[in-house]
Amino acid sequence: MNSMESSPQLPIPFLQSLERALGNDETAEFMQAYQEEAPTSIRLNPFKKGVHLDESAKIPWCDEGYYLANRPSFTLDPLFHAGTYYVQEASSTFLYHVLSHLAVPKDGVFLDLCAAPGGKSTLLSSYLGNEGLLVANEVISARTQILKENIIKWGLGNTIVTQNDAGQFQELAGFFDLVVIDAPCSGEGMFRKDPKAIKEWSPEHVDLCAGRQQRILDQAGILPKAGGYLMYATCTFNQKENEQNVRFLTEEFSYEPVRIPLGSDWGIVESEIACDSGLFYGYRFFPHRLKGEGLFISILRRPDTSVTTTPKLHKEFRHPHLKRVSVRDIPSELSHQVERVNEESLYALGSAYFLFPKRFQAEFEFLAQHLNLRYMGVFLGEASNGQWIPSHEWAMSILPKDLVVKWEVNLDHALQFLRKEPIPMDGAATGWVLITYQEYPLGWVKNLGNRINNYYPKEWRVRMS
Ligand SMILES: C[S@@+](CC[C@H](N)C(=O)[O-])C[C@H]1O[C@@H](n2cnc3c(N)ncnc32)[C@H](O)[C@@H]1O
Repeated sequence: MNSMESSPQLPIPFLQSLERALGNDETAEFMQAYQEEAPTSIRLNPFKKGVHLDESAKIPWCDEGYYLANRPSFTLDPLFHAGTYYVQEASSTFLYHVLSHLAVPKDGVFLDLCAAPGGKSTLLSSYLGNEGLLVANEVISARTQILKENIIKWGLGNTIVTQNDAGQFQELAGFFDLVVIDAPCSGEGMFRKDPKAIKEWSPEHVDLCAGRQQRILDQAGILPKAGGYLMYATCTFNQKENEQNVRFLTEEFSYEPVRIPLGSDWGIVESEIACDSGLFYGYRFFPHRLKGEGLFISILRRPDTSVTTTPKLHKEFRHPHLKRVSVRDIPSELSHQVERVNEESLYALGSAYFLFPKRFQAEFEFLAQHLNLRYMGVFLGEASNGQWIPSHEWAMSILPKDLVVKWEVNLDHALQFLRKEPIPMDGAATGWVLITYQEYPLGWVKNLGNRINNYYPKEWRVRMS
């Protein structure tokens, strides 16, 4: 069968290149899968274990990932808003298997260079848990905002969100234990889920993407430290944006190949990439071979002889906006409500206070000198007109909240709260109350006795009825 006849909506030059790579029969299988609905999958937050799913629905390469039988309305699920899971396409969760196999130290500093909306970043944040630090970077302002929201919802407090171009990381050469570059690409692997990608696709667009990716790799190739890793990923199939860029990277920088063992029934295709410095490996995900969308990933390691940058803690931290503060300088409501303020580093941005893991104070202050920070650690709240206003970020964080008043709600009231409507709270204490659903915090209300003020962030409000 000629697969090009069966699906006129896919660009002919794309299908021709697919046929060259896969042959006629397999391209027909690809076309068949393309007609089917994309599977829905989620990845659970291991620090907010709110959802329980059937083990048989597990994604083979990710212990935290599950396929769902159908696509529910996530918007109407309070546990989604509580950050107990992330809706992530199954192939992308392969990063979980790579990290587990390489046993990358969990107390390291990772960079997700092209991070929005945050699928890989939340996975990396889970992996690092209470031990490591993640820099989640995105260059586009509006997308950085979405990334920030997802990091806040995930709630681990181990992440700095930055908004920089790859070229602005030059001072951080040799700083990271792991650099993930999930590059902007021509999106051939997303054709089934995102028809816009089909419209934008052309051979010229592939060339443009390959050039942009090369520029990013050229700037980011020096960022992993000696013995650290670089993971290059795209959601496209062609060689120009994948194998050719891996080859480019190995020509510009010194790297060693990394081979990842695969389950024999996973359906992932390994490709060998012959480079001057040796044989490297790439992994391709095709929707007709497995339950997931298109993806390419290659993992490379910096030799032990490369240079590593280790920042020292300076007594004085100079930053145009941020100030390091001590517990003595913060509002008493904050120190009475927030556990662990004594143990971690505290920073003030005007009258807003942030908690940050103390063990990464030197790294953070070094990063803050060089990057455009958009979020860090956990924003705790703000002192305004002599009043303490706890933040939504703190509510979403996994920091203990034993000292605050809570009010558990049912599904209807949870949705009312998420729509920023008042909820019935007869008998609740007055003052700040944390609304919980199945014991997971959703946000704050201020109970004034005769009235409830709902502090759910306006821009996060659920609009669906
Ligand atoms: C494929 S998406 C990343 C998806 C994300 N890693 C995830 O798993 O949710 C690529 C991202 O790279 C961003 N980007 C584009 N050019 C960039 C650049 N020069 N430096 C950093 N990021 C860039 C895009 O805005 C886009 O958000």
